[in-house]
Amino acid sequence: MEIRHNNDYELFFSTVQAAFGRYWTDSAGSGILGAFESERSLIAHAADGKPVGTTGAYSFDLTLPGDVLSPAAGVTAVGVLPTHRRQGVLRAMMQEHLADVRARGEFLSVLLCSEAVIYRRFGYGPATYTERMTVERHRSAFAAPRGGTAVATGSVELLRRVDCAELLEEIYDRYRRTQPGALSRPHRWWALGAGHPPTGPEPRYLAVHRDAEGTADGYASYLVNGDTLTVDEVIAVDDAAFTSLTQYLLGHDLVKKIEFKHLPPGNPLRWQLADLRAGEPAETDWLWVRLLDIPRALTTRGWFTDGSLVLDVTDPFLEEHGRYRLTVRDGKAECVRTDLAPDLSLDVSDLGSIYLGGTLPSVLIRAGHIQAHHGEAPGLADALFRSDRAPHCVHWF
Ligand SMILES: CC(=O)SCCNC(=O)CCNC(=O)[C@H](O)C(C)(C)COP(=O)(O)OP(=O)(O)OC[C@H]1O[C@@H](n2cnc3c(N)ncnc32)[C@H](O)[C@@H]1OP(=O)(O)O
Repeated sequence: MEIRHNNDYELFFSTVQAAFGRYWTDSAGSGILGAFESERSLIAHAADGKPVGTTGAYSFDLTLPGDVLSPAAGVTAVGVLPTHRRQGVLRAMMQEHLADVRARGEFLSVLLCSEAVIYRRFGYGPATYTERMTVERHRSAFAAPRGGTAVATGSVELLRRVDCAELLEEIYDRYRRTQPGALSRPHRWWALGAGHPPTGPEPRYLAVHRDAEGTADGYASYLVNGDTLTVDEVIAVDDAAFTSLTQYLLGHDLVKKIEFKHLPPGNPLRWQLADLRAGEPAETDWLWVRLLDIPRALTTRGWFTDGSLVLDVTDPFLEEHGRYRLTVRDGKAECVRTDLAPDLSLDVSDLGSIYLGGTLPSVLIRAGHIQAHHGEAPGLADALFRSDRAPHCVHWF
């Protein structure tokens, strides 16, 4: 088998289509496939030269805790022909992909999993989570606020997707710069209609929120189908915009249910409803993170608690091992190799899971994945790795 960098668009897509057993139409192809970066894509060829597997990657920026933006390779279009599975084709492509990310000077690879059992062996761990919540319209009344910041203010304007692409792009960009776990949406995604709505070309209504000064600071993308109003995403730069938009959506007439496909963990909506059980959130994993340079990764993100931990990290896929002393002072981290006794021993995939602050180290300790070497380590790790807000990613790729 041979893995080659690919610039044959047709070959790549006919192979990945066959791996998924689908024929994508041209209109779907013009979207996500148009945003494709051929220089980051790989095709695996069998000994007879025929293509049998594909892997692509998009160049995104990922927002890390502390409003830090870092390049991240977004792995996509992974497929191996059904005739060639379980023979190590994906393993070989992942080795090539990770080497390529390092060669570009990047230290993060991220992906969305088709199946949660595939990618941990390659060093990826689930790092952001998202909530789906369906609220029955007749139980959607808001409770009277008892104080706080999340009061609906400003105004909501109703637009069609086709009429406000630039405005959405601006709002999304402002939002993602301070939302840990968010990925950039390159301009060409919006221009080409790539991905899922609202970047994708499917018709949608957009409720755009403006603050009291008239500055656009949030939007919700939605469509009514039968008796259900389905919300693709609510993008809001603050709680006031979030509250205004969710109130708008929950007040829609002639629907029985409002289905939110992507709410951030820790969002206030459930608490804002008079009936706490009107919508019960279901959480799922979303973005998986793979670290390729641990000292760089740890010194690049922002930190919120002073402290020090010795981490003993194993990376079976890349056959690497390192012990690092992480010291945080005043929001900045130092991370150096050490021979000191470790506080925690962990796999690189578990470090990926806790990296953005969305997974508590103590939960992975209790699950038997991370080993704590003394009783204070779980609490110390939870305090150190937390983020200023829960990481969340809504981007599909
Ligand atoms: C980011 C994305 O694009 S997600 C989309 C992933 N693609 C799909 O789901 C499309 C359909 N599936 C496929 O094309 C293939 O089954 C792939 C790409 C998931 C796996 O490709 P393969 O070449 O069969 O994987 P490979 O032989 O390299 O397997 C490596 C290891 O992963 C395991 N593995 C691979 N796929 C699966 C799976 N679906 N379930 C459980 N284990 C799996 C293998 O058993 C092997 O384990 P080992 O290291 O213990 O021996």
